[in-house]
Amino acid sequence: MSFSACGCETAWVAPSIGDTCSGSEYVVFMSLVDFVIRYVCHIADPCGRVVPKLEPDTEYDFIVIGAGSGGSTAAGRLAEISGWKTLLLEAGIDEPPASQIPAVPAFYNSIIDWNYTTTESSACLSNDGICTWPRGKVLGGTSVFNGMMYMRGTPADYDKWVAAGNTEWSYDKLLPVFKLSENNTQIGSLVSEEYHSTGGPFTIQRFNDAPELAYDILTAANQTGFPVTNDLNGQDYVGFAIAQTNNRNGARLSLSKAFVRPHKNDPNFHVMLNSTVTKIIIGEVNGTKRATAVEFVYNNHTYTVNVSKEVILAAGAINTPQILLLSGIGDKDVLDEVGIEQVHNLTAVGKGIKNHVSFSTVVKINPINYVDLNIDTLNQYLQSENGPLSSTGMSQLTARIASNYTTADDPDIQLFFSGYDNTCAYSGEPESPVDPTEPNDTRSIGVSSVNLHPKSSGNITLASSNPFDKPKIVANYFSHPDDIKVIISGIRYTQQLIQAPILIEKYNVTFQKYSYGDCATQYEFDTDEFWECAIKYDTYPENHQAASCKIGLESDVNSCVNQKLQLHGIPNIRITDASAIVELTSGNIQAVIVAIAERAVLYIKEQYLGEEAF
Ligand SMILES: Cc1cc2nc3c(=O)[nH]c(=O)nc-3n(C[C@H](O)[C@H](O)[C@H](O)COP(=O)(O)OP(=O)(O)OC[C@H]3O[C@@H](n4cnc5c(N)ncnc54)[C@H](O)[C@@H]3O)c2cc1C
Repeated sequence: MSFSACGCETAWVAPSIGDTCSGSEYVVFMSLVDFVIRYVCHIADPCGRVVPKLEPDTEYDFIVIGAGSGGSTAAGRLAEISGWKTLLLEAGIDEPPASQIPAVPAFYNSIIDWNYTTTESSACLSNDGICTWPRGKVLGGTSVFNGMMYMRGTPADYDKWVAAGNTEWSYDKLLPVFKLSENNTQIGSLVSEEYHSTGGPFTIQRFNDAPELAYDILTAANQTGFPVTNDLNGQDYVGFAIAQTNNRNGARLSLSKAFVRPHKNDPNFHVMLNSTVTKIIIGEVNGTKRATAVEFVYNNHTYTVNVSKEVILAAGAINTPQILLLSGIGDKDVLDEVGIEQVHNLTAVGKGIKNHVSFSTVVKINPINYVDLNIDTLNQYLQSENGPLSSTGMSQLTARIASNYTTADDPDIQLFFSGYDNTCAYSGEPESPVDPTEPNDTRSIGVSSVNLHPKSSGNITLASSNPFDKPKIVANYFSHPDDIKVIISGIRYTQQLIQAPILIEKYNVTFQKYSYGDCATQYEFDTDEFWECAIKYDTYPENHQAASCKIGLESDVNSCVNQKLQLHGIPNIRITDASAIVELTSGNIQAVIVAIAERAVLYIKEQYLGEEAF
């Protein structure tokens, strides 16, 4: 079969869903899903994809390291200036076609995941203290398998950034930057133009489908005294909501699809895949340190490519500090431990990394637990971009609320829901139970309580000087005692929510009791002590790792980059990923990363073209 119906003849190399659904499940039905979706032009987009270069040129104006959420955004914006020659380097391969279907099981633990884990800790005890941190190793980065929820944070979040000295990063100054990327299709119906805009590359809207239960939980929230809102990024940013997400034509809209693919034919924009950056080379020009070249490995060959203007470092909150340390930029003690000579002293590199952490309680509801991915829903999706495959099920529902430990305008809890999301289907038959050995099992819905403002922080260092060794990740979860209290408040809110008449009468909802290792033998069920034990046992790290090389004043030893995102002391390296986040915002963070990358390129245009950055 060729792709001529889509307007091109060439296919591309991208992993199949066999990398995530293994064994008999893949062979029987999921292979059909994977095969079919490869030839659906507007979903798999075979002809719109970039054709990677196989050999770099000797010099570029800009080299962007990492094609994830932040890197793709920055690279796409730089490519808009046709006089600039830009190289985008990505360690992974192209996006799998099947990951375009919002409901398809994520590609964690596959060849497009860096598969990071933390060092042993006093959290994640059900897994011997080791927490799992999935990170995308693919064109599009983590945006290729994330939940797509579009959340910007609250004004109070950015007040904290300003309080740390970053006066350019107030909510008011960021709002136009958020709007710059956006193409919101629901202005006037669900959201207002005061907060949203059209015309940007990043399509934001609700999914085409949501389970009835999601709407019933909004009613339940109302019945139990919680606010409900249409727009968590608008005036009423506290409450329960069906979130807007980055999706287009019923398919995932990764950041590479949004920002990089439109430039696939630009002669001055080069993309190289399977290209792992090992080092940034630093020189000195007129007494100022400068990045002069980038070293990377492609196809077992080491390339050193010169850069005349800037290196944009966007390898994510873990790999960005890793690359800086490999380049000799960091704390001398940290570098000495692995025998790397210090080139530039910047003690904050890798220090202070934060992540949202949650704990999931489970409720049972009465409908049977069928696999939603089947031949009927596949047909529905292919014909109308609708139905259960066009969304993430209950995961598109969320709540942002305040515990008693904060003020009403600075909410510190997010609730996430799971259920009606898809597992790998073993047969494709409609009404196949998820577990064939338990055909009458009913549905479980997870409700995760997230502490949005963790006080604990960890660090990233090197395990060795070998760039292909995984960095050492210390998460330090719950090292501050306040962090668990907020999660327990979220559990109490969940218990309040499920008292709603609609959930009892329509779904016969019941709260599930588990023992969580030996917590049930040590503590009385449902006491705060019990939950503290359970949270440490079944810790769920969210995937919002950030602040490992953050924005701050040059005088702030805990910061790496200035307000224009330039590395302290080496201004032609800018960071445009989650590392630069000053303090975790209240919600998922991808929208914030996109705004950081947009902002970096505005500053670049200001510096080199004299355009005013707003
Ligand atoms: C399961 C999951 C669900 C999530 N859900 C949501 C959600 O619903 N909403 C939301 O807002 N956020 C969500 N997130 C978080 C969000 O996806 C991430 O915060 C965001 O994508 C990180 O962007 P980044 O640019 O910092 O890094 P990444 O997107 O991870 O990009 C880094 C890129 O750099 C590349 N790279 C790394 N090292 C090198 C090297 N040495 N050489 C070359 N390339 C390299 C990587 O391969 C990767 O492509 C989720 C994350 C996960 C894992």
